[in-house]
Amino acid sequence: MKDEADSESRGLGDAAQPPRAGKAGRTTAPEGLRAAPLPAAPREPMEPAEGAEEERPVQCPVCLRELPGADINAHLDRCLQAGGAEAEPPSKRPRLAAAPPGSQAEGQPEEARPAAASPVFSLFHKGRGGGQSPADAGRDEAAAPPGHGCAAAPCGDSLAQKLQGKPLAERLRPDTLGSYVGQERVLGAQTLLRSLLESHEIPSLILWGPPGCGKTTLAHIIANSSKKNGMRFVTLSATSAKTNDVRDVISQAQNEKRLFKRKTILFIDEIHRFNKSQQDTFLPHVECGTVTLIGATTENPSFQVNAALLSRCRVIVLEKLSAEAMEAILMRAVRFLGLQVLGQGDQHGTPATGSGSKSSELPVYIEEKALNTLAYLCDGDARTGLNGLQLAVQARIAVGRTTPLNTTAKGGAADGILVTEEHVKEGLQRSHILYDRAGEEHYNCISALHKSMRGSDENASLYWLARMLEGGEDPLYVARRLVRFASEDIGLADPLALTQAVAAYQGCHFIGMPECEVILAQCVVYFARAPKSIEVYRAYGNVKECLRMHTGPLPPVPLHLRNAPTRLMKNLGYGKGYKYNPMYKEPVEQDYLPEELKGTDFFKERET
Ligand SMILES: Nc1ncnc2c1ncn2[C@@H]1O[C@H](COP(=O)(O)OP(=O)(O)OP(=O)(O)O)[C@@H](O)[C@H]1O
Repeated sequence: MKDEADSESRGLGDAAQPPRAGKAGRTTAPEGLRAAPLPAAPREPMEPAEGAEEERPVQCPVCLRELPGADINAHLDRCLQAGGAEAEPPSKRPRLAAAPPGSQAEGQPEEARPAAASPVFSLFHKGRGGGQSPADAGRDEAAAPPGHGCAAAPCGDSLAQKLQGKPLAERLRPDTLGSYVGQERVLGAQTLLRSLLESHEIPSLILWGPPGCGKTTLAHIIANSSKKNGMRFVTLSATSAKTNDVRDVISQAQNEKRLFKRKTILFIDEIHRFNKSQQDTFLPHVECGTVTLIGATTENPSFQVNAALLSRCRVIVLEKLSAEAMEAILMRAVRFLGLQVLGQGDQHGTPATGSGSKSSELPVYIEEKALNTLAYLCDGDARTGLNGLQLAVQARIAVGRTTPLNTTAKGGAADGILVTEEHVKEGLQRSHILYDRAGEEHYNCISALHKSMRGSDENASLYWLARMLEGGEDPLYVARRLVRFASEDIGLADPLALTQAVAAYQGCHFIGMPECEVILAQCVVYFARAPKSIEVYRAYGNVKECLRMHTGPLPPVPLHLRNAPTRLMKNLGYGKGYKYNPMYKEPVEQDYLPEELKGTDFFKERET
């Protein structure tokens, strides 16, 4: 899950730190403040080794202490973070969080650690099924040609190498707006957001959209371009960051702004996971421009983001990627992997696309139909689509079964590995139970769950619940249905059911998947076992029907039921004759329905 992937991420990523020197692991101070010996003019080949320079004492331009050249940059970072009052020895104060005990980084000098346990994340380690070491990520990032997307595997690598390690979706994350597919409505040529991004005027933004539609990717692109323009880009994940982490980031941003006039962009993934008071922490700083906030959320920000914060941000609504956009993303992956596409017409014939992998490997073909199906089934979630493709290809290579193919274009028969529609469906099922979250399957499964609970079949209820959750359904969608069920089907037979459902909804909201699955399971079983009553549901339906069938003007509210706050209203007879029930010992004879509906019983079953 994403939470776990995130918690594996390193601390201050490239994006979060001041620019780095060429040497891995050493942080450097911003240009204006770096001490003289380090950014020296390009060195002649015969110049003394770098270490000699690093021995020389250098004065810290912030606190004016003298330190060995080798320590100055690490010291300067700490000094800035401490608001110019850095007084502790370097080893005592971690940047934001210490490496976990026993981790590889423990015992290394602070500035050389990847800070794996820090809750401040690099953008580049996100994603389900991540599993890549922070150190690797740093290398990949450095090695990647901008906008290319083949971050960890140069295109000359074999197919097996390209499929190893980092998930395909991560490798192919676009770096530039040019390679960002779809989302024309908000990022098309003439849109405001595009012109703002192109002119590097980044407003505070909330990116709202379904999983895998490109929220993090857009933030990644903004990070790239803002770093080139001298801005800082810091990433926090709301799933693990604490209020103190936010405060650290803010204080660093204040120092950067005060000392270097350098702007900070703060990206908060899953911002809806921050509670209101955490969101309040950065409100004043967004307002006064210390930080530009970019939040990403899959939840409706009107409910999940502090209203005051929301009013200071532009909400960008990203949509599910269309099947065409998905096809474009998949084709990019196909080219990257060097697969060859078999067109519809030439079943086992002309390869339509693909540059081919290393010549020693068997060529891998994929049916065009398989790509179309994948583009459709991943339901606008590019991560799911790319993971599905990766798994299907990996599985075929692992099986190693070759298919004789008529390579008619080359005028002969050859062997190759063929990935078919069935294989990609299988690939999808492994990573993501085949479940169309937008289409019929979504409605079929929720209907089956509803009916199973109504029929008090606890086994079937749990089964349909799991089908949906394992298939990637939004737990809050299921929770909303449970709230409905509590009133519609259980009603007054067990009024506590509604409390259970609302509590389940809130529980899911607080902790998210996968932990919230048990909350839903508990509620579903409670509902399957609960007594059922549709009395209120039906009676209310009867009232609605009565209103719908009424012809002519609706009857007026009887005068005795009206409130009479003014003398004029009293004079008009409002409230006249009303019997205030608590004043009577016996039940009161009084009409509450309009005259023409007198005696109507909505609770009596109606013929429809
Ligand atoms: N618009 C896009 N153009 C090209 N590739 C995309 C696009 N959107 C997503 N992708 C691909 O899908 C992967 C996942 O996308 P991303 O992490 O941006 O999704 P997200 O909206 O942040 O999802 P989540 O809410 O689940 O975090 C990316 O690594 C990238 O390879």
